[in-house]
Amino acid sequence: MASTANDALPPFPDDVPTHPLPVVDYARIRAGDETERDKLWNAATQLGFWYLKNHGVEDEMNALFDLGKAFMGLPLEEKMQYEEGDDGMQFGYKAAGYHTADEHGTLDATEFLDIAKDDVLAYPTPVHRTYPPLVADAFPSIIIPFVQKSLVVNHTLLGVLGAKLGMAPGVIEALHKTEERSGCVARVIRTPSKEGAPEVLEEQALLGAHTDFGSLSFLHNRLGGLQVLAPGTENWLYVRPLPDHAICNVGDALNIFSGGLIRFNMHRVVAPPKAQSAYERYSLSFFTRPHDSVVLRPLSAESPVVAAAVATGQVGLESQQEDRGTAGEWLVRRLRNLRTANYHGVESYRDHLGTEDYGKITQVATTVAM
Ligand SMILES: O=C(O)CCC(=O)C(=O)O
Ligand SMILES: [Fe+2]
Repeated sequence: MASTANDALPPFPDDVPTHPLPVVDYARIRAGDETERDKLWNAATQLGFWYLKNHGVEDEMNALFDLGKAFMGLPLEEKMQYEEGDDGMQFGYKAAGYHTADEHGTLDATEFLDIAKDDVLAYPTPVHRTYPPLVADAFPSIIIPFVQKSLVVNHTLLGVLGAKLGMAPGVIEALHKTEERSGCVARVIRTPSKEGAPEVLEEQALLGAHTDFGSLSFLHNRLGGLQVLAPGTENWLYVRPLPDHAICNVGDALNIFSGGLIRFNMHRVVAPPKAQSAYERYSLSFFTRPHDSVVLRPLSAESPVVAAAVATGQVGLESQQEDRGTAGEWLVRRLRNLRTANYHGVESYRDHLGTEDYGKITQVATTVAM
């Protein structure tokens, strides 16, 4: 299988506005370097996005890009046999147009291959579902190592953030137990080239504005297209892909656990800029989520830092007002509401959202429309 090397793609242009991200060195984090741990804390509590270099998952990532491409190239009828369905299950194949991308019910233009961590770790016994032979055959050589290594990276980062929150060792990890059933998932994403989707407008989101459901996302981009909403503005800015630098971001669950101190940031995927738009875009991510039975609540009892933040109300945290139930329930509710088949107007789209401020997205949509 030919590899789509980075240098076969046009470079990310220099003349589009980008949002800089801090670069965190995973090797230094592993070595316990205090300056690097501070850098991670600052990134996680400010923008909630950072690059991660020296993560050690480069080979598995490259192999999964190739596998993802081979999977997406299967006939649609074959992929549709694995479609995730409308009940909130999120493992298998998600066809383009099966999620809504905004509150008006605009269809998304992304395909996902979602491989459950539980199926990977229990291989060869399925926990949630089975996968097409092409994918199942690659579990031992590509997918198991990718998932295992990604889990370690995210757990290592979570451990540092837990320590910075003043939690005892292991407390935050115990909310993300790998041996428990969870929504942790490895995802391959494909969006069409400009030619492949002439109906898609320049500014249209291929993957709608959102924050991630879980705790930490470990993302690999080759082409541009990922954009973050610059905080306090209405400007969507590209994140420049850097070779062998993962992009990490905070999800809603960690935001809730930390009493709002650890930040997520709204993001979306649009067509890659300029000459890159002639290419289909593939990206990969591994999402670490709390295991299904964990109740989503600020961890005031476990962390004096969270307790102080909650007591003084220094961070506006809507999550305190609402009983969000368990991580498993929350995920199913949000995913169900994202499915096009379940769309029943503005409220249904809003119901899929987590803790993010939807007002910001609608303001931006208005700006674009004018
Ligand atoms: O493809 C990307 O760069 C981002 C994907 C993403 O945000 C997601 O799947 O949650
Ligand atoms: Fe995301």
